[in-house]
Amino acid sequence: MTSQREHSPPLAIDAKHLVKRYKSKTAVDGISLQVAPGETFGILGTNGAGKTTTVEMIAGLRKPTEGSVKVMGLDPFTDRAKVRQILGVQLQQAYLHGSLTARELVNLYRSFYPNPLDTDTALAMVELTDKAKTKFDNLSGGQMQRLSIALALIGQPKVVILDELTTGLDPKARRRVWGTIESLTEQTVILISHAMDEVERLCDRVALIDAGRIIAQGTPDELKAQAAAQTLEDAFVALTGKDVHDDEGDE
Ligand SMILES: Nc1ncnc2c1ncn2[C@@H]1O[C@H](COP(=O)(O)OP(=O)(O)OP(=O)(O)O)[C@@H](O)[C@H]1O
Repeated sequence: MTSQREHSPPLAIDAKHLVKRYKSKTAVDGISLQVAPGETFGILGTNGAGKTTTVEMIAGLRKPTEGSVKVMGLDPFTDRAKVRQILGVQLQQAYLHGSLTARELVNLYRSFYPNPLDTDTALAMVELTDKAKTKFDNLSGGQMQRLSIALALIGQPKVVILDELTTGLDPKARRRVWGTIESLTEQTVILISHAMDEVERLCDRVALIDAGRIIAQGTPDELKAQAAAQTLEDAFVALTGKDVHDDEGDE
C-alpha cells in the first residue's frame, strides 16, 4: 500500500489516529480516515460522538492531542496558509458580521482567495440573488445556512467540509442544496449529517462514529449489508445500538 501511494496523488484527507482530550473527557479516541480526491465522505454519529471535533482537527481549527492530519498532502497547522486556499469549511454556527449584506459578505470572502467564484454566481448557486442587499442579521435561519454554504464554496476549494448541511432547511431548500453538492464533481466533500436520506443520496462512503471511535465504515450499501438492514437508519441503530437522534446528554 505504501509503495503504491508514493506514486499516486496525495489523499484528499489522511487522518491518522486522531485523539482529542479535554481534561478527563476524550472527545475523539483514535480516529483514522482516508478520503480520496473527488469522494463525498459522510460522517454519521449521535450527538456528542465526536464528529465536529474530528473535522475541526482536519480543518486545522483544533490541535489534536495525538495523531496527525494531512489535507492534500499538507499539514493544516504548519502549512496553514496553503491549506486555507484549498479548503472550504462550513461549520454548524456561522459567526459572520451581521451588519454586512449577503453580497458584502460574499465579496469579503472572495477577497481571501486567488480564484474565487463570481459574486452573482455564488449567490445564485444558493438561490439568494434576491437577498443580496439584505443584512446577514435579517436573513432567515435557512438563508443564513445557504449563505454559509456559498461562503464555504467561494474559493473553489479542492476539499469542502460541511457540518449539518441542511439542518433547519425546508424540504425544497434541502433538495436545492443537495443539487449544489451533487454538482461538485471535482471536489472532495466531507459531510457531517444526522439525515440518513442526505447521506444515502450524497455520500460515496460513510464512517459511523460512536463515543469518539469509528465503529463501521463503507458505502451506504456495504453498511446496510453489514447490519443486514433495509435502510441506513436501521443499519445505524443495529451497529451503534442507538438512535441517530439520541443525545449523550452531557452537552
Ligand atoms: N471545548 C470543549 N471542552 C470540553 N468538552 C468538549 C469541548 N468540545 C466538545 N466537547 C465534548 O466532546 C464530545 C464530542 O463533541 P463534538 O461536538 O465533537 O460531537 P458531535 O458528534 O459533533 O456532536 P453534535 O452532533 O451534537 O454536534 C462531546 O461530549 C462534547 O461535549
